[in-house]
Amino acid sequence: MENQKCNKEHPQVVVVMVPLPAQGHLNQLLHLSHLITTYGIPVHFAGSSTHNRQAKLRLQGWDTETLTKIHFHDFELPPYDSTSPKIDLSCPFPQHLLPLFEASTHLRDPVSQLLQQLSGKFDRVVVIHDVIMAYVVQDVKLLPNAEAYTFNPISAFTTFLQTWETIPENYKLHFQLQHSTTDIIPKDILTDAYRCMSKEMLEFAMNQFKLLGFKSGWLYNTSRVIEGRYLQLLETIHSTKEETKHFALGPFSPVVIESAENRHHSFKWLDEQEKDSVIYVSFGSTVSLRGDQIEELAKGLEESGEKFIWVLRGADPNDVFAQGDQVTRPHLQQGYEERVKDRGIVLRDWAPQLEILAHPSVGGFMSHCGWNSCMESISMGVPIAAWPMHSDQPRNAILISEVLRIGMVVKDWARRSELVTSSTIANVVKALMASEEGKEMKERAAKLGEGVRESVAQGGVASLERDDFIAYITR
Ligand SMILES: O=c1ccn([C@@H]2O[C@H](COP(=O)(O)OP(=O)(O)O[C@H]3O[C@H](CO)[C@@H](O)[C@H](O)[C@H]3O)[C@@H](O)[C@H]2O)c(=O)[nH]1
Repeated sequence: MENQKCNKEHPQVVVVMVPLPAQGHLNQLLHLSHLITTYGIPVHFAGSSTHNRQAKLRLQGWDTETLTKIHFHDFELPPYDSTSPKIDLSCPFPQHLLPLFEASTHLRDPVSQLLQQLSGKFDRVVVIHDVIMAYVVQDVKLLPNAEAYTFNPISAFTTFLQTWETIPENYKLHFQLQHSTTDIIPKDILTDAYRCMSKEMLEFAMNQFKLLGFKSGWLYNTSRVIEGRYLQLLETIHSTKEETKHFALGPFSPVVIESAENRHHSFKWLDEQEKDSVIYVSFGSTVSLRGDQIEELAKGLEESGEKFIWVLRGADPNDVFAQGDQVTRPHLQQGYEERVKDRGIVLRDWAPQLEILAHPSVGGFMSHCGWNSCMESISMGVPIAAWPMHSDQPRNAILISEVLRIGMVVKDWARRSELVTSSTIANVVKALMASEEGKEMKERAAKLGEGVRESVAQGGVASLERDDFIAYITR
């Protein structure tokens, strides 16, 4: 149903989404598109044809009214190097995606043309672009009735730490005294968290950051219920530089709508398990584990004696549909799945993660701490066994384990080049699922999840902030 806040007297506004073509980023803007259409505002989703195709697959089950309001623009990318994901234990950064990201900069011309067309038809064109797609949307600056909002796909906590690193020491001290931040900045902020990117990838990202400065505002897929303090700090830091609005609109997809006829086969098994008895294990879409690490994980899950549901897939290639679905699906030792079948199941295709996390039998999540996974787990009140792999994940793991205290660490970032043994894995799983400490984490996670779900219900803080954002862009 259309949100009543968008009234007829408002100027005619259109939103143009410019996502980064990678699962963890694109999916978020797809959900944000859905959210914005509920206010009656049309959304144009501008992306590569291949990745839009991937996005459309995720729309199955969405209501038809939403679908008619999202207009997909499928632009062709020039050919780019489709290397396979590499497996690297100490630095599993998805380096293979760089050629795709570079190719995406060619979207600038078609996106500019689209903006120009829409600028002639609507009173205002509102562009929402991924933080590392800044180059593509530069021509917004040429249009009198267009404005751009930068979408930050990671946590406010990690973004704040990134910003904090760039601040001169003397100002840091001043800031800490003024804003009493000494107790909320972790002692070890993992300054090397992003170091495992290649020079080229780092350069690509930095070049995009240099092109920001649209000044309209920042959008976050987070909630003030989870990271209000860090959002506030970001607002304070930015306000000393420029007038920029910050909107925390997330979580974009915390409510699960299960369609009975399309239920995934794993739910039959989950339905038979006791409440909170299953740990869900998945490492997102960008990481391939090495064979020996997969073996240790398999043994560890078995040794833990706990129930589990494990998504065992390699990283997404940089072009999922170029030559068929080429995600690797590693094999396990013969007989393993049969041996554990009463206690665990292994999935090799795309799993309905949010729905799995929402299932009452799921009481824990072993995760790489990609921001989507963190948000989904928090929204569903599920505590996390944090096994960060790259980029923002090590810092998200600190947020989960030290700040929110709703999880424990499987693998410390400082020991990232070491293989994690089966006994370490078994111990963490047992601790999360069956210890007093794990129980306390579960209680905190459940309470936080409840708060987050309340925040998106009518009148909740997130819901009001969404209304504010819509009111602002339709001002
Ligand atoms: O079988 C699967 C696997 C994944 N997912 C979904 O895919 C998304 C995965 O996102 P995320 O947990 O953030 O992991 P990545 O795919 O690794 O995300 C990349 O993008 C994120 C947002 O920028 C960053 O936080 C991560 O570090 C980066 O690796 C989530 O919504 C999952 O629910 C499924 O639904 N089924």
